[in-house]
Amino acid sequence: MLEIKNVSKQYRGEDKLLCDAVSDVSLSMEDHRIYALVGESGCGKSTLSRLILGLESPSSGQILLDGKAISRKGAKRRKETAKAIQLVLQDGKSALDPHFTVYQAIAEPIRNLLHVPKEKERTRIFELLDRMGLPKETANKKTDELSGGQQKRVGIARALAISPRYIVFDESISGLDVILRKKILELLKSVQEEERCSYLFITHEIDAALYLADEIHVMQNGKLIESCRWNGNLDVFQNPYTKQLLQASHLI
Ligand SMILES: Nc1ncnc2c1ncn2[C@@H]1O[C@H](COP(=O)(O)OP(=O)(O)OP(=O)(O)O)[C@@H](O)[C@H]1O
Repeated sequence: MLEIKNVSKQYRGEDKLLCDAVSDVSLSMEDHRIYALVGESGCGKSTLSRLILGLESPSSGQILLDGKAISRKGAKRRKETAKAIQLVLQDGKSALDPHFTVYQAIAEPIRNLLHVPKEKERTRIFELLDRMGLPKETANKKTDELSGGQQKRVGIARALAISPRYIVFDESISGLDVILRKKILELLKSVQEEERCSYLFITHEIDAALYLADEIHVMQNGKLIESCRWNGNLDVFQNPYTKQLLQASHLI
């Protein structure tokens, strides 16, 4: 279980005053479920994802993995956190080292975190390429030779490589054309069922959250303003801001 307990994060702005990027957020994530965090730009979504990954520390509150505080202090704790929680960023290109081949890019987390025999590593990499709909030959290409959509698939394969329990997707489908976006969403849904991991899917696109998520959490100005189990019925959403997001997406 990944638990965010009354987490706040403050930053000092240019005017030297403290402002809340994340304010008293609580969210419990069980295994094998998809959680969506929806909100407009600047509402604190990326800050929360950095806190979950242990890249920054909360100003107050706690983030617990199986009851133990997430931390990047010390190599052992960093490894534990990385083994359990992986990240897929919005920009597939900048997330991948252009000097790496696709094979090396997917192998890197396996080598750093799992230390499995070479043959097992190879099997996993080709299994993931196949699962991502990428031909075998892609393995030898440099990551900067790929299209944006292919880079996105490699980024997902890389996150899945070590079979983490949680994957945080930070605006991972933004900027894709509508057909590719739909394909990636379908892929994410089927992969989650097969791999039995949990997702925290961070997005400003509420329709993507409705397609993918078991639970939807809406964030505004650093606060969670609505949380619900998604049952396919839009009436579950009560908050006027959520309704505004739905209206803007032409969903109601
Ligand atoms: N390192 C930082 N120093 C100062 N302020 C920050 C820092 N990181 C984020 N903020 C501020 O915190 C607030 C939330 O930012 P955050 O990037 O988490 O929002 P977001 O919802 O992810 O937005 P976007 O979708 O545009 O990335 C913003 O007002 C931002 O300016």
